[in-house]
Amino acid sequence: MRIELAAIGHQFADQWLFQGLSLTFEADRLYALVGPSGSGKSTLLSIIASMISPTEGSITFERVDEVFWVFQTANGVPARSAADHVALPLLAQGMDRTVADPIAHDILHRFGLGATADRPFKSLSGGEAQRLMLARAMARDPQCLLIDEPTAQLDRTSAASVTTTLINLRSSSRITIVATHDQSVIDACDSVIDLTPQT
Ligand SMILES: Nc1ncnc2c1ncn2[C@@H]1O[C@H](COP(=O)(O)OP(=O)(O)OP(=O)(O)O)[C@@H](O)[C@H]1O
Repeated sequence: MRIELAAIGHQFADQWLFQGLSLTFEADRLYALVGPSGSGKSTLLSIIASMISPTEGSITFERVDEVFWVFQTANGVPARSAADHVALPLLAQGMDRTVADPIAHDILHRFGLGATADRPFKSLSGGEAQRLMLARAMARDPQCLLIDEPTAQLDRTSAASVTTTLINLRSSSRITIVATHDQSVIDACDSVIDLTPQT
């Protein structure tokens, strides 16, 4: 399982964000994508997610069928329970509710969210809500997980809990890429990709 970027470059209008980016992403590794605001972290995630095509260069997916994106803001359905949020991707795949619910509860426990299972999304703290988004991603068990600034909206304690959760996402069958400004998240990653423009 591997994603290869070959001489990727991207520009908006006549402004190049980055050029000549050649990178290999492999399973079982956490990658931090860093660089100042506006350096193109989200744009590069969008290219890897095939949401936009790079202006130049190519991207190759080797045994990667599903790329899943966890956004910076935790979006949920206010009145639906935490367990429902994790079960939904399973139900959408056609799984029976009696099978999906125990799996959802198991995932919540693994993410330290067991006590929140029956609580409505609107009652969760910012850190719990962000961890729930990561737990929901796990229900899909994607081969590539893109996470955009998961701790940006959080206080230090909540951010630390999300960072711990991120470490648990490492899997031999997954590539995980996190765009972040948070040094504790960067420290938890195996590799750092720096998009800081060269002068
Ligand atoms: N669709 C678009 N059209 C024009 N310019 C864009 C578009 N999307 C992004 N940009 C610009 O490209 C630059 C890089 O944006 P991007 O969101 O990738 O940066 P980032 O490193 O993720 O920033 P941040 O850390 O603030 O989230 C910014 O200057 C942004 O305004």
